[in-house]
Amino acid sequence: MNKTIIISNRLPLQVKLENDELTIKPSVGGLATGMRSVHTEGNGIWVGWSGVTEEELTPELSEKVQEAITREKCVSVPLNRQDVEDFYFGFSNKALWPLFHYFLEYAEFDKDQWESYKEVNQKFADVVIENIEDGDTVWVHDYQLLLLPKLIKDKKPNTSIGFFLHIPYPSYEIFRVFPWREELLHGMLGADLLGFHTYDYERHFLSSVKRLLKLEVNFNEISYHDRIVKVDSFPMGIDYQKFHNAALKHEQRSPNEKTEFHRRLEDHIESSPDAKIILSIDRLDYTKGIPNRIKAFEFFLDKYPQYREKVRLVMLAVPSRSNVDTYQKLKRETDELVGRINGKFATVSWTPIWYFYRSMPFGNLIDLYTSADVALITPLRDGMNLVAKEYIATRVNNDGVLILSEMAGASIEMSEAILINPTSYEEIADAIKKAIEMPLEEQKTRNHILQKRLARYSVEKWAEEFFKSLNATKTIKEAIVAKKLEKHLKDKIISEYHNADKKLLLLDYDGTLVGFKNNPQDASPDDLLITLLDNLNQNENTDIVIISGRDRETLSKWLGGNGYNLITDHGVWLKHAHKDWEPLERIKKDWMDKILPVLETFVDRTPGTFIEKKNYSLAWHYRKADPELAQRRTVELNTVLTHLISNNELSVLEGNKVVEIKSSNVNKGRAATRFLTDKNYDFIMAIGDDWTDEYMFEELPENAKTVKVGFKNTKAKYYLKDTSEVRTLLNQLVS
Ligand SMILES: O=P(O)(O)OC[C@H]1O[C@H](O[C@H]2O[C@H](CO)[C@@H](O)[C@H](O)[C@H]2O)[C@H](O)[C@@H](O)[C@@H]1O
Ligand SMILES: O=c1ccn([C@@H]2O[C@H](COP(=O)(O)OP(=O)(O)O)[C@@H](O)[C@H]2O)c(=O)[nH]1
Repeated sequence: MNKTIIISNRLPLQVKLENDELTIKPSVGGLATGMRSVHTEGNGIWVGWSGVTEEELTPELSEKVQEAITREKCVSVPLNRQDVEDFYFGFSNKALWPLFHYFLEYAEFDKDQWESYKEVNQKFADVVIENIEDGDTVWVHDYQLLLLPKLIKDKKPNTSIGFFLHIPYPSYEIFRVFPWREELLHGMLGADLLGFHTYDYERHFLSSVKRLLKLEVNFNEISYHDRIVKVDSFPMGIDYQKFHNAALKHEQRSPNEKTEFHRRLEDHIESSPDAKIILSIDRLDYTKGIPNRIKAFEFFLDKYPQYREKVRLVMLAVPSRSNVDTYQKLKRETDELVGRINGKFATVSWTPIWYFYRSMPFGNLIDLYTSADVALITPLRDGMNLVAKEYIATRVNNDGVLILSEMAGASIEMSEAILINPTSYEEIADAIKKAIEMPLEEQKTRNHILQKRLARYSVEKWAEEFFKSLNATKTIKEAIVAKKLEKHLKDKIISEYHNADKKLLLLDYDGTLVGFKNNPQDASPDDLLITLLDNLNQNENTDIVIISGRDRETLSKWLGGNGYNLITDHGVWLKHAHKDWEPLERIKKDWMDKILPVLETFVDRTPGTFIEKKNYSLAWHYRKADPELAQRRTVELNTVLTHLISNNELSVLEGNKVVEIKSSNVNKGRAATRFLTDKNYDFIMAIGDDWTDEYMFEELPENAKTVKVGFKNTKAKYYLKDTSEVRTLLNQLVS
């Protein structure tokens, strides 16, 4: 049976060794808690690091760890102390984590740690490859493993690979700072589907891909070598029923079923029974905005003194990455702040901040969630933030107020919460007041909507949607594979060609016979191409037609003396071999005076673009421009042109990084069909790469072999990857 392999840095269970004692606990953090439910329900294995280094494990301990891991359907990737130091505490948490969370000032880019990051990604790849069987699906998680999709794809090209990023993907302006940025993007593009929590992260990623790798992106699909990589947003949910049911049980339990922690919590509450509880829970991480939150709470108590002794901030900070100095500093800062503020405001019967620095088992988390009147969640940046969702899920009576930072991915789906900017003490203080004073009816209305959404889009649903989308990429892949000119299809075409009596080869020029250059005039034919076309032209009963959007002058200069047939200007001019040019169409050019000034304003406003004036058309090229600006300008230009062109005389063609305006009655399909009438061809092959060639593919007779260069949507019957594959095929036709 096919299985799913989940891969993340951490396994859902964390092994710790303290004083030679082995403890095995569930891992903390959104990724592990969220994916745990997906893993237990499904059929498959989870590959990750156990939490202990190779050096720590004696053979005896190793056996115990192995047992526990296997019981949980997990496979561990052995990491040594140096790996953990350089790959995990080092590169992952000192370079990628701060950079992706916009903390540029904390990001350190150390070459040795980068090397370790690559090596450890390879170690993960080795374990995964050992465990993969044909038909398995792989789901890679998070920033620690950005290179892994490519490492797996290179070895197992037929495996379906999904990747999900749990943290924000930063804006291009931040990402471009990263020294090994291209390598990282290529690593991710090994996946067939890339998932992000929000649309913003998705569009930031696409922006990096377009600008740094100059790849073609069509909505959310990236053309990458011979594959299409799909990108989409999937906001991660929680195991709603688990939290909701636990809270219900919590309500119904008898006093002697209460946990020790809950009894202490109740004692505390009783010490000032009217005080509202404001709760915050997070890993102690600088992205979570903990000092800001404490200072904003101080600001609140100063601004609204009537609430002193009427509120209490219960703050759970879970130890995290404590080997990293920024985290150690944060710990000191938090301790000091809590101490100072408690010192400033505390009375005999009231301590404003009740602070825990530890992790809590599930039952105690439920105690906290259900006791809190308000949840105050104020990260400066957060991929999603599951705590916000868990708090709402536990509100079984629909009361309680969530105050949530707009910098958390969760805020996109939780607009019924009170959303705040976490850097504004004023906003946070006012939000606390609003929350405390919010009428019960309003609390219920807001929570009801939130709960309905969370219950529907649970973590199971999230995983299901992701897999559905990953499976759909198989269909795209299969469509490409079916049309790819593999050897057996090629051999068939070659043999049909040799057996035919009258053969016609219609060959587009740019992007088909030669690659693109920034300046179109630099794309002249090289000697190898001329030799190839000359040899082909000597084949008996073969007519070669170079059919191009290029103007007559350029193609005359480059190929005019070589005895091939030429069709230029998308079909305005025809030159039969060794004969003079003849017009295929009679067309007007007076429209150009009206359109040219418009295009010039687009050139002025879009750096890197220019106009190519052809005899019968005007082309606006944007190959060198910022791809996103160019995309926007293209839409704008199309709108402007639609208003200017009042009848059907002109058409606007979008080619490869070019918009071309030309007479409507001219296109390569019409020109090719005209050429066909010369002889009774029994073998026709047309090869082209862009949109303008689609006319040709569409209008040629059914038995024509139509070939698209590049794996884009097409009417053609076959695909070739690039110009070099085109040349190889043509070489094989030479007798
Ligand atoms: O493994 P650690 O270094 O101890 O860190 C814990 C996890 O923190 C991060 O969680 C993220 O995933 C959550 C779920 O998608 C999301 O809600 C949160 O905003 C993220 O920060 C990290 O991404 C994981 O890899 C860590 O395991
Ligand atoms: O003592 C604790 C505190 C928190 N959590 C869990 O840790 C996760 C935190 O995820 P979140 O997305 O809020 O942030 P992350 O830590 O992943 O950045 C939530 O599922 C919490 O229930 C936990 O298991 N034990």
